Amino acid sequence: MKLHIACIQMDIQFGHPEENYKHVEIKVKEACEVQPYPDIIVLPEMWTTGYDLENLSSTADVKGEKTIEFLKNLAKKYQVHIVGGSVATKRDKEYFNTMISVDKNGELLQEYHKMHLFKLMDEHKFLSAGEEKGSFNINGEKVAGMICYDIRFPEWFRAHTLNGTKAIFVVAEWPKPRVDHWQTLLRARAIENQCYVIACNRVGQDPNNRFAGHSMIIDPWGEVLESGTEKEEIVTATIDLSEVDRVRKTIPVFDDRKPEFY
Ligand SMILES: NC(=O)CCC(=O)C(=O)O
Repeated sequence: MKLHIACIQMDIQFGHPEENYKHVEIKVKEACEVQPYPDIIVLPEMWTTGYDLENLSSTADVKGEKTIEFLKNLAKKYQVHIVGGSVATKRDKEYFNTMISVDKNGELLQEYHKMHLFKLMDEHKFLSAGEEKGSFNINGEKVAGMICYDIRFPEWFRAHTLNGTKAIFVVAEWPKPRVDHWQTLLRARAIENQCYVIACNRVGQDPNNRFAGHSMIIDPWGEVLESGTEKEEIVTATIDLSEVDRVRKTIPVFDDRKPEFY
C-alpha cells in the first residue's frame, strides 16, 4: 500500500499555544497544496508550547481535549490522516508529553504518552512517563508513534516491530548539537527493524536550545527517501508498506532471532 507522507518541519513559539495552533493551521493547508496530495501529515513534538515546562499549569491542554478537537477538524476538512506530533497534556495532577493521531474522518486513532523522559531537557522534573505503546492502524496496517528520546531505546522499537508494525512515526524537538545521533539512530532503527521510519523534527530555537530540523523519511532498507534542512519546510516522500515484507523476506532477521540467548 502506497502512502504519501508530509512532515511539517516547523518552528514553535515558546509557551504560546494560540500562536502555534494558528501556525499549524497554515502549515497543514500548505502541506495539502503539495502534489501528490498527502495521505498522512506529521507534526513535531510539543508543538503547542515547546519546552516551556515551567508554565505547564497555564498552557498544558487538559486531557488533550482542545488539541484532539483541533486535529479532528483539520483532518476532516482536508481529508487527511494526521499524526499530530505531541503536546503537553494535563490529567488530574500530572502532566504528560502526549502524541495524538486522528484519521481523515476525524476519528481518534491513538494517544501515546512519551515513555522515556529526557533528563537533559528536564522532562523528569515536570512530566510523568507513559506506560503504554503508541500503536494504531492506518488502512488496516500496523504502525506506531514514538517521541524523540524514545529512539535511543532499540528495545522499544523491537517491542513494536515484533508484532508486525511496519512504520514508526517519530516526532521530535531534537537539538542541533546531536544531529548526527539523530540521523544515525533513525537509520539504525529502520535497518534493524526493517520498517519505515518517518521522523518529524522542529526547527528554530528556544531559550535553551537550537533545533536540528533534518526531518527524515527512511525506508526499511535504511535508504533516506527524503531529508529536511534546518529551515521550515514540508518534507515529503511516498512510502510503500509492501516493501517491508520484501525486505523482511530478503534478510529474515525476525526468523533468525535467538531470543532464548538474549
Ligand atoms: N526532546 C527530546 O527527547 C530530545 C532527545 C535528545 O535530544 C537526545 O539527544 O536524545
